[in-house]
Amino acid sequence: MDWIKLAITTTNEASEAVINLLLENGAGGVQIEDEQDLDNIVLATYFQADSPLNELTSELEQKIKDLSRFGLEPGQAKVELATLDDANWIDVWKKYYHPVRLTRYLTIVPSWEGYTPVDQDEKVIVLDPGRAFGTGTHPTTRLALQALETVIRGGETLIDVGTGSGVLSIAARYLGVGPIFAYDVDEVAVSAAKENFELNQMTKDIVLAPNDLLSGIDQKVDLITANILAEIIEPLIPQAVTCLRPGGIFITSGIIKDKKDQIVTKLTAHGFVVDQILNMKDWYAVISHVPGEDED
Ligand SMILES: C[S@@+](CC[C@H](N)C(=O)[O-])C[C@H]1O[C@@H](n2cnc3c(N)ncnc32)[C@H](O)[C@@H]1O
Repeated sequence: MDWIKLAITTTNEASEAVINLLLENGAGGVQIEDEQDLDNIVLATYFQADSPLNELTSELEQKIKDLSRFGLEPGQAKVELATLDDANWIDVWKKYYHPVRLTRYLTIVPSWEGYTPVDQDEKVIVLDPGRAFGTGTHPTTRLALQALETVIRGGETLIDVGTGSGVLSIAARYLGVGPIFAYDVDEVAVSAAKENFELNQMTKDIVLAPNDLLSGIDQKVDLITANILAEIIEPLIPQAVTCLRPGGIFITSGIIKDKKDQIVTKLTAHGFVVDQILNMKDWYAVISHVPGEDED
């Protein structure tokens, strides 16, 4: 099958929202192709050659420009078509996506590549993101993985909101987390996560289901992760309080610089204690917790 490449120029700030838009509109995976500066990021993605590309290109340009209504600066919002002779998606994807050692313990390996761990403590996450977000290399995912590595002691229960490719749940399990509940509003993400749980032989004690944030969820856990845009984290905060045990930890990532203070204020207003703020480029993650029963 032939694929057509689209090159999208936007800003670092809007990049995560643009990636989500592309995936929602049928893109077969997205990667950052060029990062000249924070205002000029080029994302590359691929659509099947029989997609209605002229309509799609102008529709995408409009949707990217409309991100300004959500407080995100879209920059040039330019969508360009590039012909990709006889290339197919897997070959293109392979060119960009290789094993990457993300943290002290976590390495991500595309499912089509072989890899031998160099360290005996290294945990190898085998991943085929398919059309879901979460190759592990986006700063928001990296920050969430770093936060997981910081807080996990072993045996915790976890809810992963917006699981995408399932990368955070898989990492958490490798780091010793017990029962996991992974949710995503997007069915494409749910099926990608299912495949990735199987690839990592992690089907036991993992509940995976489509769900909008934590609506209708009444279990109480030790740990919640959510790597979603700040606009979506805001309504999640009051829900997260009710799903965490006393002392439970909430890891939120996907927060662009301008929204960090807003999220910290909302977390505090809902009774969370902010423990740590992590930063990479323009992105922030916040580790907070619900006070324990014997905490002052
Ligand atoms: C930035 S991706 C994160 C994927 C993965 N957890 C990671 O860290 O790489 C955000 C994910 O949240 C999902 N999402 C967006 N809105 C949601 C909602 N209201 N409820 C549940 N999931 C949602 C998207 O479908 C997407 O898979």
